[in-house]
Amino acid sequence: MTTNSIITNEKSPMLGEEKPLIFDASHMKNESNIPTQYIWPDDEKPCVVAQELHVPLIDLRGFFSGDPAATQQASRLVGEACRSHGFFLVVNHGVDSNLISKAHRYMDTFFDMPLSQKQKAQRKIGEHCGYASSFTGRFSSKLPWKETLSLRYTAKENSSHIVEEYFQRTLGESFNNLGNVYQEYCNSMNTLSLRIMELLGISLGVQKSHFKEFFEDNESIMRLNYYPPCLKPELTLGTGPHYDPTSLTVLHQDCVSGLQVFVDNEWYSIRPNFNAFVVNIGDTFMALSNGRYKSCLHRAVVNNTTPRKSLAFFLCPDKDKVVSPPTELVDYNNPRLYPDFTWPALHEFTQKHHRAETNTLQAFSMWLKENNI
Ligand SMILES: C=C1C[C@]23C[C@H]1CC[C@H]2[C@]1(C)CCC[C@@](C)(C(=O)O)[C@H]1[C@@H]3C(=O)O
Ligand SMILES: O=C(O)CCC(=O)C(=O)O
Ligand SMILES: [Fe+2]
Repeated sequence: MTTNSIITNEKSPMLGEEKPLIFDASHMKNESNIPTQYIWPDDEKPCVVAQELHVPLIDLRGFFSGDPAATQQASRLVGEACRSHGFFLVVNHGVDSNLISKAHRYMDTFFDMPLSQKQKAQRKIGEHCGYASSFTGRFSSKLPWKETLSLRYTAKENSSHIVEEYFQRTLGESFNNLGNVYQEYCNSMNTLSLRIMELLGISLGVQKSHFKEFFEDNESIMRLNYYPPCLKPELTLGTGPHYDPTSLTVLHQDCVSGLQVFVDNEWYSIRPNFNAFVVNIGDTFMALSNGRYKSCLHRAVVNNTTPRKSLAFFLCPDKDKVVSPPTELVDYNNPRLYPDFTWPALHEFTQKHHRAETNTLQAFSMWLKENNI
């Protein structure tokens, strides 16, 4: 278990630092002297340019219109991808391209603001949402070269304005337009994720509605990732190697490459495609599929010229839902691989006891056993 670089004492200053480390992108992008906390160990340093991973491009149009042959084809491709590395692309996904463009434009509006203004939405230690510049208060080494704004989303009817309210509450009424766009974007991500859950159900040979119903009242996380340029991109990482602990990630990357996936012992890049979403299986769905579908190690690299943006929607089950595979996926030849758990327990584990680069699901299962949970 990798705990050494997590700052666990909430009041502790940056370890080994005299003055607090601040990641202000407007300065850091011109800095050729990279602070040591951002320099990753040699065996984790990136190859900034990597070979391309050819992931299936799934056209959702036929599935959406109920065409049985197109549905079969889509579910076969999804199944193949999820059994090997868990990454695939979707096109004709039904999300308005103007909405996607606006979501990217408003990221520039937010991240181009002075640090002091972004800090009005500062993510507090122990909280999951808000603005974080490089996690300087959370980790002491291997810091990521990025800023993030994380938002809570829930599909529950009584919280249908949760994102809009967050923007209004933390940044004021002049940010209502951002709130509206990200609320609408999350609603679209929710709809798309639930349709993909149907496809995953079909591809696994369980009832089409099984996973869709499981995630109907999801409590998910929307994350805006902003990676400023770095004059020494070969020394650092935008997002370190990790498995998404969540269930399904629906990611939109702008036209700047950076996403890399670890397959067959090598890092491959996923070429940006503005018309597509990159979808990947997270640890929680790996457990729900009883290990049939893979959650795969991935990371994001940075470059020395162009800022990069990505929008990640992390689908998560409602807090009380027990993560347990459907009976169709468990039998004599396929015994249970992971114990029952709830998403908040796994989430807490990733925040308090574990840094994401090692196999989270295995470490979490062992931790549950060791602690008799
Ligand atoms: C539940 C979450 C925790 C992280 C954001 C979402 C899903 C993925 C997690 C993360 C991206 C994995 C890599 C490390 C991390 C710290 C990051 O770089 O952002 C993770 C997120 C987090 O803990 O905030
Ligand atoms: O920015 C990217 O392309 C990937 C980010 C990511 O993997 C994450 O936020 O979990
Ligand atoms: Fe990720």
